[in-house]
Amino acid sequence: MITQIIDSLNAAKLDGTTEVVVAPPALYLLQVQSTLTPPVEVSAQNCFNESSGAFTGEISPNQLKDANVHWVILGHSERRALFGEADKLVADKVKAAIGAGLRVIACIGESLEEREKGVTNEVVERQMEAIAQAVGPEDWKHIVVAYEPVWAIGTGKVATVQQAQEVHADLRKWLAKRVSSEVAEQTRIIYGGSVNAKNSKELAAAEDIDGFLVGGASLKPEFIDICRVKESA
Ligand SMILES: O=C(CO)COP(=O)(O)O
Repeated sequence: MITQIIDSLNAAKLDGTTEVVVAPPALYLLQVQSTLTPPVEVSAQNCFNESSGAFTGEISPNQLKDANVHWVILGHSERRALFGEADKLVADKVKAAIGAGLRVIACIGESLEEREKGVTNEVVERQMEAIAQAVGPEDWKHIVVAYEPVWAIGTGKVATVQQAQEVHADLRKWLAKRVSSEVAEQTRIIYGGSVNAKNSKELAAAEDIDGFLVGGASLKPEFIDICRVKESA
């Protein structure tokens, strides 16, 4: 499976400006990443918030860096819901990862219950505020924000373009007010949750959607179309 993905990424001849971050199901990708053109950057799906110490079983951001991993996904809803990661812990992890020289995909998003209660913006702003308290304004250049409504992850139920664009626009406004207009303009805000080749075309056309965090569809040939969608948007 991984070999097929790598072959299709190579066959697609993505140009050097197209960034593809792959969260590997196996460390195998680490061994082959240098053979890809352009090189694919590998991302871990979690790390710890301390760089050293007795924390048996945890992976420090420095260990990821040593293993030639470039990115780390933090605050994924499964980490928050199943492993009890609170906003503060996620924010501390973001800080530690950046300190180790990693770039971070920071996930935020509301549950179905929260959306139905009409508190979506409140929830994502609270999650962002924790990160803003942990990092300095200059750190945001190492952060990509991934808006992932929990109800859309792996469910086949994608947010409408309007629902996603509304939250992305709110996040950009929030960044302008809380951090700076420069950070608001430069921070990439990507969408995740049941993205596929078809819906990615519509979502990519929205002003504030800068890319995607892809789960299920990244294991299918259509992943290449999603990688290229911004080129034609
Ligand atoms: O966040 C995601 C994977 O962890 C998104 O997954 P899906 O694209 O399968 O919904």
